[in-house]
Amino acid sequence: MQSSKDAIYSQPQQVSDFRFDDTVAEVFPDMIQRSVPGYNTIVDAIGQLAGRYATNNSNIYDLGCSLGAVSLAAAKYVVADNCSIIAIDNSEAMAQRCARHVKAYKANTPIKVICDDLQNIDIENASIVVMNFTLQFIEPALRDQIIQTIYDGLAPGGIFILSEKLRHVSEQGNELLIDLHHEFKRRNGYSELEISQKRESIENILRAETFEAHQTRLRNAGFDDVVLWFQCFNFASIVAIKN
Ligand SMILES: C[S@@+](CC[C@H](N)C(=O)[O-])C[C@H]1O[C@@H](n2cnc3c(N)ncnc32)[C@H](O)[C@@H]1O
Ligand SMILES: O=C(O)C(=O)C[C@]1(C(=O)O)C=C[C@@H](O)C=C1
Repeated sequence: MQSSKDAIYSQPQQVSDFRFDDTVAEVFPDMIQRSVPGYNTIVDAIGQLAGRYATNNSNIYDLGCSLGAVSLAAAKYVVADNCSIIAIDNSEAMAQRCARHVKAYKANTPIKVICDDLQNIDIENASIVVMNFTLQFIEPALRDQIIQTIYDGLAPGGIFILSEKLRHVSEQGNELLIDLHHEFKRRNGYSELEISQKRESIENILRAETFEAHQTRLRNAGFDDVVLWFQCFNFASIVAIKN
């Protein structure tokens, strides 16, 4: 995906809360690749998991799809017959661009893009549900219900892939992971000002939880297995399996 360079926080400014608006959507591929360690690896591996777990005549949900990277990766790898990929985002700026990307891509598995809050979507007959760095932006009080709805909508043998920025349980460990992440951003060309202003803008918007909190919620919803399959610094991806 072509992308303009992210310079949103390069000048001193009155920092406001982070939003997935037009300005962010325009630079999103550059922003996420320079901000999330392992982003490309995660997206490609989600595509592979989709290839492995998609069953004939089932649905695959990409909740908080942004520009559609996960949906396109799934479409690339799925070989099962008669599957549908449903990509949802409540940001118009993201959903419109996503629809354009999807249209330009010739896939055997169709991708339907919906601009709506993911809580309004019925999850049904699903073999795979993905939230790739989306749950972290949702009000913590709403998270249990969302995960329960996903579990209930998955067919037996289905999987839920959850990628999140994590908070480490201990203060010391947490600070270490944050430091390593900031160093990753510096090496990707972000200045101290960009790093600190972005941090301020996501402070009240991205509420990270510990791996243990995610594991407990997934178990409580009914998932039989919770597998941490990727972690780099404070960014992780989990596969939860429904037997
Ligand atoms: C970090 S981005 C996700 C990146 C994307 N999954 C990828 O792999 O490239 C988070 C996305 O979640 C969307 N989002 C946040 N809350 C949402 C909600 N309640 N319903 C639908 N989408 C939501 C945002 O608009 C944003 O596009
Ligand atoms: O930039 C950061 O520090 C982040 O936490 C990364 C993160 C994310 O995890 O989603 C935050 C907001 C943007 O969507 C891109 C990346």
